Amino acid sequence: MAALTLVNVTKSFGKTDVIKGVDLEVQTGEFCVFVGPSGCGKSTLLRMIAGLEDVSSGEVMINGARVNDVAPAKREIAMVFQSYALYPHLTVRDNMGLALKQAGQSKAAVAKSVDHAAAMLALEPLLARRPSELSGGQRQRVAIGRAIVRTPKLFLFDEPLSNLDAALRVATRIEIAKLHRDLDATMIYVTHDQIEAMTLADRIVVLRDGRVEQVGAPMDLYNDPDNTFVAGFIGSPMMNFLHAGALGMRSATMGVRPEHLAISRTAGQIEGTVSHVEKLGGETLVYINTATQGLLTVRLFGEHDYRVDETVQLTPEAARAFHFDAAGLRLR
Ligand SMILES: Nc1ncnc2c1ncn2[C@@H]1O[C@H](COP(=O)(O)OP(=O)(O)OP(=O)(O)O)[C@@H](O)[C@H]1O
Repeated sequence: MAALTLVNVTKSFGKTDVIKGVDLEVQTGEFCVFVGPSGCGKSTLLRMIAGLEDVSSGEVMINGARVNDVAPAKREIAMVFQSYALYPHLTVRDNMGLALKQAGQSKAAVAKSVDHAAAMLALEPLLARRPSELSGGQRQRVAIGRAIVRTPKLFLFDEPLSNLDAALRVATRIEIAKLHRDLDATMIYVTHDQIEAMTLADRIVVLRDGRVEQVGAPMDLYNDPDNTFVAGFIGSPMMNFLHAGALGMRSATMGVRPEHLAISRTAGQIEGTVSHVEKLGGETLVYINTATQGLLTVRLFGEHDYRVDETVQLTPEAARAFHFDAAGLRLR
């Protein structure tokens, strides 16, 4: 059964239409990630699922039941936000157990649930501490722990990692993926970070300006994007978009990922000048200014000695290229 169904959901704030008709089905146990640029409506959509925001029109269904008019607390969901919102005067144990205590569970039952969640998140040594005695990453784990103890039907995450530093983000991301495997729970996760989307999602929903652009498994979106927006949004560094006409092609735009643009000092189809080189350790990114195609990016594996201001030649790998029409729609 679908854990969540959205039927032609819209949202307007006054005269501004923010969500413009979204249809979506999320299956039980699925990890579904909403991605899209800032302001596209990801958080608004999540908040409507949570019940924190009214739906202007359309239907929100959780496990087959319409919840448009059901209060957030009655939707059996748990939400983890970017800011941890822990009670500063309560210990980790009490923060995690509060909702169960308020629901009238016995002390022993609360302790058992908290111990179980703490073990999953390696929080046992921290249970007696207060939030001020924890690192940012530990606080976010407590916030996740607080969500787990309630055994919700649906977990909603709104950019839960964006306040963490890079290393912690990776560690917590792995933790959330593991949690999803262990709990077998349905999770909906909002991020603007496409690496989080690629690594966590069973399915990604790409949103733009209040509409769904494409829904699919991460590698399907990467390998088979429907349009230039999805092709440009999924993949880092971003896909190069070339004026196909200038290369003798019949399509309007040719998309070539940076790893599929060959660079040479001797021969190629597009001449350019190296404007910047980034050596990232395992790979090198070379940025090239061209007269006919603007700024292009080449990704090379290993270390390479291309220098700023040298002239180079580029050749797209034709077999790996994507073609789009003038409206940006994929030509398959
Ligand atoms: N309460 C509100 N009143 C009016 N406009 C709002 C309100 N909340 C959000 N918006 C607008 O709705 C649009 C979508 O906002 P939302 O927060 O859902 O975007 P987002 O995709 O989550 O963006 P970000 O990645 O920056 O958080 C934005 O243009 C925003 O300004």
